[in-house]
Amino acid sequence: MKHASFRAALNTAVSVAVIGALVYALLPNYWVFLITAVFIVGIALQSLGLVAGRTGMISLCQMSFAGVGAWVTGYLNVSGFPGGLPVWIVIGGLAAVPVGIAIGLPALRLRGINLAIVTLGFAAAFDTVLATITFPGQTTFTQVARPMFFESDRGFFIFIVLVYGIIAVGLEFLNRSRLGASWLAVRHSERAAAANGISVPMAKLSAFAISAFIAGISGGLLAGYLGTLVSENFNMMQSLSLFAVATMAGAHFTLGAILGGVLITLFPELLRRLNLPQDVGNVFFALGAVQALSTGETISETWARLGRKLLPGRKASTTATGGALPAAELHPAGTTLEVKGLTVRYGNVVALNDVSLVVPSRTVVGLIGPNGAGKSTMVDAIAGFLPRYSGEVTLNGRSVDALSATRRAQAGIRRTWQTTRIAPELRVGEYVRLAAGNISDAELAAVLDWLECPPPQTLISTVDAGTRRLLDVAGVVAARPPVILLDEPAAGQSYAEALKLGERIAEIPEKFGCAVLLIEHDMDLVRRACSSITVLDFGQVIATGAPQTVLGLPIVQKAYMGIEIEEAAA
Ligand SMILES: Nc1ncnc2c1ncn2[C@@H]1O[C@H](COP(=O)(O)OP(=O)(O)OP(=O)(O)O)[C@@H](O)[C@H]1O
Repeated sequence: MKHASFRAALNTAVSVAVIGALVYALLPNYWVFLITAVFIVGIALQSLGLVAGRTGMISLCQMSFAGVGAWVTGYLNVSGFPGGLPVWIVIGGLAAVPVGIAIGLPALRLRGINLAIVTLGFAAAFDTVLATITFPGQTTFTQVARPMFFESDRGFFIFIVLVYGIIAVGLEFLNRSRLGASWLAVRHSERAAAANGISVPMAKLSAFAISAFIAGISGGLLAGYLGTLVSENFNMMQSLSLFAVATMAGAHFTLGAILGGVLITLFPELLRRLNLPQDVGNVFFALGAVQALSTGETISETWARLGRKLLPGRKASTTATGGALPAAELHPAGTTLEVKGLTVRYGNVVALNDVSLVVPSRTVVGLIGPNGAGKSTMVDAIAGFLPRYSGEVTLNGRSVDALSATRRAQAGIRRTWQTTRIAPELRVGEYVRLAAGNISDAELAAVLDWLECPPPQTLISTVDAGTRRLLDVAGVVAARPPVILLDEPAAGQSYAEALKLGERIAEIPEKFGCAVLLIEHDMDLVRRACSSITVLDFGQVIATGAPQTVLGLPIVQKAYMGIEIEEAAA
């Protein structure tokens, strides 16, 4: 995985360097000056790409963060702070961080249009503040000094390309880290992210903080580029067009951010030459954003897709090849998971009524029952996804009732979902690492091999639904927690695949040291994997015991199997 990060970072660095060198070598001063702005806007777009493109949060105040960075840079310039522009922009970026976190706090509770309104409100308030306090040096026409050796317009272009490259490479590493994967996971499903032990608030706040830092740097660079600033450079409309362009171009991709910078910087120039009003630009950006949202594909993603078609890469093998699995985890013996007197109500519906269940260590216990019996509700309650229930859930003898879903996952109660919730932008290896924590390359390959999953570099968007269910299982077993709750893992698998999966699930205690609570409708799989089963009907336990005994009980056949028998007879 580290190799992949380095390769991606190197590709990014080379692409930026080549574009910069071509512009520098081939274009006259006027165009070099104009394209300097492309890269500065590109940095602001990269900041927005992180928070909106990767983490899925709407931020309509990105230019306000840039304004904070620019204001601080201007202040440090006027007060003669040592270090020059390279130091000032970093301090400006840091000054924007607390503002970013403050704006990120509402994002912990708000989503979509509500978050858009909050961030737009902040942008409007910031406009008023900036118009009142003015930029340091604005009234005295004090120019922000450019760095030594980079004073000329062409020299400053090199400085900006360097900063752009450093940020793009840094983001490349960050995006491929566990933090970066957690941003994508949160964007795709906050519940699934929490089930993997990810702190959703931390993921959201870190995205806002880093995004504000980068936006603050872009503001400081703009100060060096223009020399003096006015509040209009950072007004609400600028933030809105930035958002529209980021959505259209795909600002979470390095080249997408440059393309966005080209659109924002050069489009007004084109309109001026065509004698068209400048507002046409915003209409065009808005239409582009609508198009990207309705097709679910940004311009960068379209290019990448077409590129893959035109230049197909080497055909990767379809399954991972790994060595032996490491020894199983030694969890405490005895009862791993115990549920006592669990009752869950949804309004007037009693989904679970005084249900008790025991999962001993290193065993696979089945939880079966007809549709609507309460099985998924049981998993939700155990894993901490229900706001309230009565009864008690203990892990290794300790109550987990007061813990959130994230804390329960971190404590060792891990779950999968009935429908897969893996972020499709991740690669197989990135997802398993996200779910399992820091495992070695050898262990990752061994787990994938054991479940016959695709190799780590495979993009999840390219694998079928059945394989994604296997990846769900791979992620939780690789984490080696004390207990795993598998919610219908065989859904989407063929009969033969389901039987094979049953064998694998039966091996989990021995190979990984985990106990398993398995919810399944496939009775052959249940027989193969489980040492005991509990049957639910209308939210109540109607039988518990060895599979052969329980599945033969008339009460169970009537409640559960009887449906199939009657249907078969009809
Ligand atoms: N969010 C909800 N709001 C209201 N009722 C719900 C909610 N979730 C589940 N229920 C009800 O609770 C009962 C148990 O549902 P649950 O999904 O736990 O059953 P299940 O055994 O998992 O079913 P299936 O096998 O179809 O997944 C059902 O009557 C269902 O309609």
